[in-house]
This record gives sequence, structure tokens and C-alpha cells, in this order.
Amino acid sequence: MRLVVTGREGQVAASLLEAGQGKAGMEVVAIGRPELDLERPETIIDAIAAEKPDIVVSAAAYTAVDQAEDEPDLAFAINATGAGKVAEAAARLGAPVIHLSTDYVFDGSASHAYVETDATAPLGVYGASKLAGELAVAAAGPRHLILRTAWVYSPFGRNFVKTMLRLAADRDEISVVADQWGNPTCALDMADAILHAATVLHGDKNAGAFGTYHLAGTGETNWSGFARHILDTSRACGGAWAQVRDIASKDYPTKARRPANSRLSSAKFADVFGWSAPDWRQSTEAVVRRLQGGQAPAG
Ligand SMILES: NC(=O)C1=CN([C@@H]2O[C@H](COP(=O)(O)OP(=O)(O)OC[C@H]3O[C@@H](n4cnc5c(N)ncnc54)[C@H](OP(=O)(O)O)[C@@H]3O)[C@@H](O)[C@H]2O)C=CC1
Ligand SMILES: Cc1cn([C@H]2C[C@H](O)[C@@H](COP(=O)(O)OP(=O)(O)O[C@H]3O[C@@H](C)C(=O)[C@@H](O)[C@H]3O)O2)c(=O)[nH]c1=O
Ligand SMILES: [Mg+2]
Repeated sequence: MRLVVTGREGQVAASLLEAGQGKAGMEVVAIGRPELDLERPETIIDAIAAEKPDIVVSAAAYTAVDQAEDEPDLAFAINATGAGKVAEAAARLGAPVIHLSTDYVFDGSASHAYVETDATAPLGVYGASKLAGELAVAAAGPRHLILRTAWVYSPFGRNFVKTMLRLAADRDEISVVADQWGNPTCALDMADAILHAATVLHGDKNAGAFGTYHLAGTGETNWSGFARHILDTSRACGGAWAQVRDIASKDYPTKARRPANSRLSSAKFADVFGWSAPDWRQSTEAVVRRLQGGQAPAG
């Protein structure tokens, strides 16, 4: 099966390229700028058709949450119009599309872990543009899987794990918000889930499985708890460490508001696809160790 993923160096694309290498019968190809430029919709159909996908994974996106507040037109062009065109390209080629979306489509006011039928109400431009992207993907054809994930980290690209390790290298203390709750998700686990889902969907063996799903790391924490686990693991491997100080969101002003609770229930995906993510702590430890050159934690 030939899987074509958008975005070459993105966390999920890079993870899919790596995961695909070890899988017999699975070929993963990544496409990106300049051939495929989501800002230039006229590039999209040809760039995807040229790669002859059996399945398309739509992972490229505008992901700068604060910057999006200043560039709403660009965020919508990429995350809504561009995503819709990617799905249209897949539909024209008769290939299903697996499109990635975000927990930031929710406002965080619920007291439970969000399920797929909960009402969306994004707090910022990024979340609104991703929600518009979901609608555009769904409008392009029925053979889509929309996977809402959250708090993605990996050895690749930019992410919170790398930021904490970098800050710890030259600070004794890092202040981190403790009043936003969610599910840290390893992009390598997402890649595993996506390859699994692609196999389940291939050849329309399970056409009833198309639709929208939440898919995130197992277990929940807040950003401060996530930071503490990253740095404690780092210290155990002989790497940098800093004290993490709990603060409130109001003491960490940002352009975009973030949801206080964007925990996702991944139960529907587990039921339908028979796959669930490892505990976030376990995957975090693996990524921190890998970023530090693979040392085992000091005993
Ligand atoms: N990161 C996170 O915490 C979360 C991400 N998601 C969603 O998951 C998906 C994957 O995220 P992640 O891998 O972290 O993303 P990254 O930010 O790591 O990568 C985004 C990718 O999109 C590409 N891209 C950006 N603009 C364009 C464009 N105009 N044309 C073509 N490619 C473009 C980038 O290309 P280049 O390398 O050239 O810059 C990059 O490869 C996204 O849809 C995101 O919204 C959902 C929840 C959490
Ligand atoms: C660097 C830093 C961040 N923070 C806060 C800011 C924010 O509330 C939280 C996380 O910071 P980030 O900038 O990594 O978060 P953010 O960019 O909001 O991450 C989001 O990205 C998009 C793409 C998604 O789809 C979401 O699921 C989510 O992962 O931690 C601190 O409190 N202290 C710090 O030193
Ligand atoms: Mg960020």
C-alpha cells in the first residue's frame, strides 16, 4: 500500500516516514513545498496525483497557535482551503484521506474528556481554521477519517518536549501553566495508529469506519505535569533539569487563549480500530531518551 503524507519535515510526517520503513507492504512518501503548497491550491491536485496514493494522510498545517491570531487569512488558507483541496485530490483519485485535526476545536469548558459528538467552539484562529478544515474535508467526500489529536511531541520538528529541554539547559526554574489539562501525544504513536487505520480501511473492507475520531495519548496531565515528567526523565538520563513552578494561565499571557480542559476520549477509536496509545509517560520517556542520544536512565 502506498501512503502519501503532506508536509515533509512535520512531526507526524517525519514519524510516518520512519514507521513506514519497518513495515512490509507499506510504502510511505512525503510531499511538501514547493511541489505541494497549501497556500497555492492550484499546486495540490497535481502534486498528489503525481505520487499515485492508495491513501492520503493530510498532516501539513499552519500550527503556530499565537501567530495565527495575526495571520488569520493565511491560517485559513492552509488549514481550511488547503486541507479541503487535499481531500478533493484524494477523492478524485479514489483514495481515502486521513486528516489530522486538533483538541483546540473545543473551548475547554466541559468537565469531562471530550467525545466526538461534543459541540465545538474554538477559542482562537488556529482552532477555528482547523474546524473549518474538518468541514472542508468532510464536504470533499465520504471516505475520510478525521483524527483529532493533541499536544503532539516527537524527536522531530518543534514541540514542548524540546522547548523544555532547551530551557532547562540554561535555567534553574521554569514557570509552566498548571490549569490547562490534556493528553500529551507522541507523533511516533500517531504514526503507528495511522498505519494501522490505513490497513483497516484499505480496499473499503471496513467502509463503515470512516468518520471523525479522537486519538491521543493515554492518560492526562497539565502542561506543568508534562514539563516535570520531561525534566525528571532528562535528569535520570544525565541530561538537563530545572525546577518546574506551577503558574496560572493568567500569569503566562499569550495572544491566543487555550482551552482549560481539552482532554479527549479516544474510546471510539479503540472500539472501532482496536488500537490505543501507550501511556503518555512511557512515550515521553522514550522521546526524551532518544533526544539525549539513547542513554538509559541512571539506576
Ligand atoms: N503539533 C501539535 O501539538 C498538534 C498538531 N495537530 C495537527 O496534527 C497535524 C500534524 O502536526 P505536526 O506534525 O505537529 O505539525 P508541524 O508543525 O510539525 O508540521 C507542519 C507541517 O506542515 C507543513 N506546511 C506548513 N505550511 C505549509 C504549506 N503552505 N504547504 C505545504 N506544507 C505546509 C510544514 O512544512 P515545512 O516543514 O516546509 O514548514 C510542516 O511540514 C496538523 O494538522 C496539526 O494541526 C493536532 C493537535 C496537536
Ligand atoms: C514554553 C512555555 C509554555 N507555557 C505554556 C503555554 C501553553 O499554555 C502551554 C503549551 O505551550 P505550547 O506553545 O507548546 O502550546 P501550543 O502551541 O498551544 O500547543 C498546541 O499546538 C497546537 C498545534 C495544537 O494543536 C494543540 O494540541 C497544542 O499542542 O504551556 C508555559 O507555561 N511556560 C513555558 O515556558
Ligand atoms: Mg507552540
